[in-house]
Amino acid sequence: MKNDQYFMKLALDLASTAKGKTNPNPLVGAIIVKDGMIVGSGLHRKAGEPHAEVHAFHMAGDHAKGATLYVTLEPCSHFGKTPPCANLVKESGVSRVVIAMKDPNPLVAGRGIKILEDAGIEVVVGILEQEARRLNERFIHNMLKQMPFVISKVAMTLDGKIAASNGHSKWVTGEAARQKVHYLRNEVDAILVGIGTILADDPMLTTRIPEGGKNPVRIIIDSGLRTPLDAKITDCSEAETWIFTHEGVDEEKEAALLGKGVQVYSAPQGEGLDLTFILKQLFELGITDVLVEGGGEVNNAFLREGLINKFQVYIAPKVLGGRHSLTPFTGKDVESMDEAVELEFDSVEHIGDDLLITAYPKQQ
Ligand SMILES: Nc1c(/N=C/[C@H](O)[C@H](O)[C@H](O)COP(=O)(O)O)[nH]c(=O)[nH]c1=O
Ligand SMILES: Nc1c(N[C@@H]2O[C@H](COP(=O)(O)O)[C@@H](O)[C@H]2O)[nH]c(=O)[nH]c1=O
Ligand SMILES: [Zn+2]
Repeated sequence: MKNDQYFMKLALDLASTAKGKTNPNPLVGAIIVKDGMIVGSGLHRKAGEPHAEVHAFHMAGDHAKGATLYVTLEPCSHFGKTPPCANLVKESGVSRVVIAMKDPNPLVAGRGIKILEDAGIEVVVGILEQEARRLNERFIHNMLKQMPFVISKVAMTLDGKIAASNGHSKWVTGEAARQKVHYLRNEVDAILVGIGTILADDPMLTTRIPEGGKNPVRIIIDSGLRTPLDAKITDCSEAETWIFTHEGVDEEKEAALLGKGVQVYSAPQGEGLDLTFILKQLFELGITDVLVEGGGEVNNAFLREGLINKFQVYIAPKVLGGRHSLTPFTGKDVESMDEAVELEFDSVEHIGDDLLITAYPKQQ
């Protein structure tokens, strides 16, 4: 007899196939099981489309009577773009509902479960909860902090260099690792770099994957509005470019960039531009996650303001050396190892010839 974990894992795998496609909504999978047989399944594919439960019940029809529903997120209880799933579950005739995690959306947050329990349905919560929370780490952060989820991606040699002192960096990591970065770009709403990377690499910051992907919004931190008018990222035919700069910059330059379709936003400036202000503004503009791809100054600014929620560090099997080679987190000097930002390693994976280390800030 297959157990609750077996079917919840299936629901999580279903949900994960829509990664990056449901923003700002979470990833949700639903499986309906009757006498050990799957009679309905579904996932949420895109914000505004039906929820996972709707698809599953549509497929199950009358087989839902007396069945068990496995769903990776508490059925919603509010009228958003779609009617509440909790009512649908109540009317479906299922006798048992197994939920991986409660919905952190204040509009739901336990109300869905209450509707089901008040209808006499047996509800079990917390099956594979950690996996479900990891799958929806971006959504949970959005709901709790009203901020975009920030991923810091670094590609460095074994001895921690991202480029030679003259900025030469092509390439640190190999084809497989670089392609995996493009799949990550395909999943996020925005990619962010500092003006240093624009001046050094003149990157396109678009998603190039064989099956064609979604180009994230390109965010440039450029307090002095130094982005060259002929920089590749000023061509907005394939992707949007939003430059964050400081008030009182060169109006002519700004007008020329606006003329090319670039959007220019201003932000308060302390030592550098106020990144918390920028992230809050990005969240208001609908950005739910941001891939920060460097360089060292911008990475360090995010690090020191405690704004990085996830680290993805690619390590190449090479040693560059060089007293002034560039490193992934620079900024002003530190006096002691005690100033290090502590992390927790989550996973190490081989990606082609490179390693990918995923880490999270240590929970205080
Ligand atoms: N130099 C390397 C990287 N370098 C990343 C740079 O910051 C910049 O994003 C790239 O030059 C992007 O260019 P484009 O957007 O593809 O046109 N990133 C990597 O993962 N590996 C490396 O070896
Ligand atoms: N995607 C999803 C849920 N998403 C929940 O509903 C909210 C979005 O509602 P709406 O705007 O109507 O799509 C979202 O913020 C989250 O709280 N709930 C579910 O029961 N099943 C689903 O598949
Ligand atoms: Zn719903």
